[in-house]
Formats: sequence, structure tokens, C-alpha cells
Amino acid sequence: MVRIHPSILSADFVNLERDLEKIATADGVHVDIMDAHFVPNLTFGLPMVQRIAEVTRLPLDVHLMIDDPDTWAPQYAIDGVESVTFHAEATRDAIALARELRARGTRAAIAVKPGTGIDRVLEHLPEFDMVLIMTVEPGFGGQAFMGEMMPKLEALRGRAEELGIELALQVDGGITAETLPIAAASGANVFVAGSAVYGHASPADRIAELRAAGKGAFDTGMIDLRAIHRGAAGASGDGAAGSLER
Ligand SMILES: O=C(CO)[C@H](O)[C@H](O)COP(=O)(O)O
Ligand SMILES: [Fe+2]
Repeated sequence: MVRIHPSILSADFVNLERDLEKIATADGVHVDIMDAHFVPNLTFGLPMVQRIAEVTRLPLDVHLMIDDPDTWAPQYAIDGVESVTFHAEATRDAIALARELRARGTRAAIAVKPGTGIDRVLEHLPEFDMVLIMTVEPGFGGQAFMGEMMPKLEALRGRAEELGIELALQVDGGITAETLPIAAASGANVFVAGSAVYGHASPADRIAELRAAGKGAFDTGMIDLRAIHRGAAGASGDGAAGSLER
């Protein structure tokens, strides 16, 4: 199933309740928490997430771009929050943190920046409910999609299939009706879109377009699309190499 999670980073923070209503047809709300340390930008914290959870019926997908998630992430496992995503580059102990989040009743997700490899995530895949592959450098909306991250998605989807586990595979950054099918063909099934949704006169129409683009990719057949993408982009396995270290 294709899930569309608009990012409220591109919403009007002063009119957030109104802007949340505009995305009522989505599958979840992507909430970017930035601390001006892990990334060079600042958004908001737990009190805002609590209020967002109160005013929307959609499940929240919290993307923590903060230092020391080992200390702070568990606090975000509140009612209405479906998943808490922390960065591999910021955590001291990804497995202990994932277990703590699951114990608190939320889905545990790990994110990797474009320059970070996925070897350790692959090794411990059953510990996570979702993996977020960043397709831009985290920090800002409106950047261009990095197609060279697709081998990471393919490696993760392949490993999840081998293990027979359900894995949500999320992409964040530069998702549009054109780039979404490329990520879907590589195994992604949860799509974050900020500027594409809120930059459109009708966010609901854009959500429908994104959903149709994703469904089209799955109907066409992922294997065929992967082959087309490889042919077009000459994708190599480079993006999947490396460790979890910065
Ligand atoms: O995590 C993020 C930035 O770090 C945002 O979720 C992302 O940038 C969404 O914006 P856009 O769809 O405009 O690229
Ligand atoms: Fe995000």
C-alpha cells in the first residue's frame, strides 16, 4: 500500500490547524523536529506535537532531526503518534532506542542522511518498523530529489523480503508526482512531500495525484520499473555502501 505523508514543514505555522485540515485525505502527518544543532534549522518541540495530535485525526509520523535522540525521542511516544524516527548519525544506541520506543507503544524508525551507509541497519532490520532514506540533506524543504539513494531502498526492500518481515520504507525530500514512482519502483511505500503538497493551490488534489503516481508504479510492476530506472539512471550500488558512522 502507498502512504502519502505531507510534511507540515511547508505549512503556515501560524495557521497550522487550517493547514492540517487541508491534508485530511492523507495517510499521516509528517512532523519535522529540528534543533538547530543536528541540522541548521529550528522548528518546534513536544508541546506542538501534543497540540497537533489533538487537532488532527491522522496518525503522526515524527521525524526527529535532533542531537541526543536517546534522551529525547521516547518523550514523543504519545497518543496519536504512530512512529518516531531518529537519525542513525545522532543516536548512541539505535537498537536500545528502538526497543524503548516499541515498549512505549509506538513504531520505531531509523533515518539515514544521504552520506550514511545502511550496513548496520540491514544487519539489525527486524529491530525497526520503518527505515527513512533521506533523499535530500536534512534541514530544509524544497530541495531536489537525490535519485542516487535508490540502491539503499532496493537493498533494504530485498533484505526485508528475504527475512519475510513487514517493513515500511519511507523517502523524504524532493518527492513529486515525477520522483515518487522512481522511489516506489525501488521499494519505498511511505512518501513524505512538503513543498509539493503545500505549494499546490489544492493540497487535496496534489495528494490524490501523488497517490495515483504511486499506485501506477505498483500496477506497472516494481521489477519492470526498477529495470527502467537502472537503465535510465545507471544506478550503481554505491549509495548502499558504508557503515552507520558519520
Ligand atoms: O525532513 C525534511 C527536511 O529535512 C522534510 O520532511 C522534507 O524536506 C520535506 O520537504 P520537501 O518535500 O519540500 O522536500
Ligand atoms: Fe522530514
